[in-house]
Amino acid sequence: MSAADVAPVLSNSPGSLAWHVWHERHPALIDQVAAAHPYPPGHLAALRALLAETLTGPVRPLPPDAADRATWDGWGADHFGRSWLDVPFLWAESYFYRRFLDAVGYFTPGPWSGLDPFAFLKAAELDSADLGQDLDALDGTAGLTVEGKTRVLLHGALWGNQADLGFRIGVAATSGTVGPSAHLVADDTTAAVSALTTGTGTVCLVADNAGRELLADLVLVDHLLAAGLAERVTLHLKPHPYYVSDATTTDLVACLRRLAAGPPAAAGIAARLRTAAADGRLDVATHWFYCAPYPYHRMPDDLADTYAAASVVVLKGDLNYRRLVGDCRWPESTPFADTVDYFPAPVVALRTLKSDVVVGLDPADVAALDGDPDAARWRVDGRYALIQVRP
Ligand SMILES: O=P(O)(O)OC[C@@]1(O)O[C@H](CO)[C@@H](O)[C@@H]1O
Repeated sequence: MSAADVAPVLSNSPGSLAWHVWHERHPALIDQVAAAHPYPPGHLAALRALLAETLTGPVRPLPPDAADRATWDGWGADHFGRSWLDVPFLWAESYFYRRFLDAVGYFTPGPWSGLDPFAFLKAAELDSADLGQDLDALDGTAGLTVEGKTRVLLHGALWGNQADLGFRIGVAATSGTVGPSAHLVADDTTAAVSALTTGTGTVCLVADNAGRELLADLVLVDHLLAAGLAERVTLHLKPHPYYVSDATTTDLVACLRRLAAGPPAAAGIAARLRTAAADGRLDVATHWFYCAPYPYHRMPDDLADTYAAASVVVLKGDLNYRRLVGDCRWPESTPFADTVDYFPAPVVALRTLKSDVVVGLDPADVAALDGDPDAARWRVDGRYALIQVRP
């Protein structure tokens, strides 16, 4: 069975995560972004119109003067004119963020050009008071073996994915918090550590969120380079703001500044990463496909070639997972390897569970989770996570 044989996730089922995203998360997001910027009436009206369109109107194309209008006309040919809730969730949410940037003039020459509408949320996270304590904990990894430290930092990068800002928007306080009780529903840690410690070639890390998650990713990247576990690391970032907190190059710079501000162990990481960037061992990359509305099955040849040249590709986060296995209604017991047989390199998926798509689980574990009243929202509340590897 391939992803094409399985029904895609749509947004038209009340009570589903996708329904919640359109009816709770996006309205709250638009309120927050509007309140945080001195936008002119046109921007505010465009944001409100976008929200109304997503809830009650048909999907409309980009404005005629958008530079990527022709591209999206092709990508949206099957979806324009239909309800946003009836087209594949993966496509619709990706297009929503493209339209969001259009509404706030991100791509329009003028005073708002290039201003990340989500920057204030990302900055608040990097400024949060308890971040210093998290960075202090880096001292505790100093005495570990290389393999032990790889495990700890791999798990740090995994749980860093809880920090997704979009995920927190529109979630009622009663829905439970993300906490240390979280655990792994699939745990290929040993295979992941083995894949990451070959000592040869390029590790390709496809980042997800800025802020805490990217900090944790950078700590892992530094370890791989400093311990000689990878010759080179390529950090893949989004070409422009996306899904609220997805990391761009601007966010990388902010994270390196935060690390450099200390404590000393963090500052040392920032210094080593700058050196690694300067001598070419740490490379930063991006690709238009990272903001395209498709699963990795449709990745272009040049991106596939980039992955194929890597010793391993680490894909971070929930959205990358949906794109990797296909955003469709897989039976949970579908073998992970079957869903990624097309992927051109060894792949490690690190993801906290924030959407309904999941594969590679033992049916007995699924039944236990489904029957556990404390785990009522295990598929979507970010308290559970997985590490899955296809060597
Ligand atoms: O990829 P990330 O940052 O881990 O999560 C992205 C996310 O917050 O957005 C989607 C719904 O809006 C879900 O896939 C997931 O909950």
